[in-house]
Amino acid sequence: MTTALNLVNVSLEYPDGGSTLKALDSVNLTVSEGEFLSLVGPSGSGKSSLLAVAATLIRPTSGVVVINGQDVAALAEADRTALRRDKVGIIFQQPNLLPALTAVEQLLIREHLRGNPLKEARRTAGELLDVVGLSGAEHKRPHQLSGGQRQRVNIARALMGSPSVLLVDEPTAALDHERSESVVRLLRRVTDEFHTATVMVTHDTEFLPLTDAVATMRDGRISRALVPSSRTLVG
Ligand SMILES: Nc1ncnc2c1ncn2[C@@H]1O[C@H](COP(=O)(O)OP(=O)(O)OP(=O)(O)O)[C@@H](O)[C@H]1O
Repeated sequence: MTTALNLVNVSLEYPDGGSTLKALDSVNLTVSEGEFLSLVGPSGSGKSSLLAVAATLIRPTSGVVVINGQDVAALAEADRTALRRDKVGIIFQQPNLLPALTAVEQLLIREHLRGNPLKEARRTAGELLDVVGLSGAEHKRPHQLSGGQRQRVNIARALMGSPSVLLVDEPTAALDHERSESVVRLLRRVTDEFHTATVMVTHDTEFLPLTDAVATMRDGRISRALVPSSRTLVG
């Protein structure tokens, strides 16, 4: 099983008055292609910080982040941006869709802004909307979609460009139980079909059995890992 995301001894400190606050404390984490890991833990334990470091949005104070075999710190800024764009899909709690754009346009906007030809991207976008169960809704704008459908557009958008790593921050926080379950099931299916290394921060413990492994954070440390399958190495 190929490792897609590897954090080695990663620490992150924020300035805190005259001293520092350790948001991540010597975190080790390995997630393989096709593996779905849940990340749980109390508020302030460092879950979002871990996602931000894994997404290459924040540089750790120390330690190594490897995505798809590439040591992120060794990359020049432009290469790091390209790695994030091409290899990392990020799904936040709120879909952050642009109100004026249709579902398919939400998926195409990045290609459009880059001036890339849209023919191929349009085909991919249509296929991805189909995967997430939105065929027929391609031309609807966010206000014409339900909360669950908007989150599905968000997931499809994150899959544009075939990321190796999918980082998902509380995708069900704004959804009712039924829609939450279907979104987590969709993330399970997407992980299986696209072989992404998926890390999902969640408070919904009832959906943990849909994932391969659970890592628990406390005070910046990954303190415990339940490993229902032998596919995950944490800690
Ligand atoms: N930009 C920042 N500057 C300073 N401290 C921060 C910053 N972001 C987070 N922190 C602190 O780092 C610690 C970890 O925060 P983080 O948001 O990663 O935790 P979390 O587990 O995601 O919490 P939640 O479940 O509430 O989102 C907390 O003590 C938080 O106050």
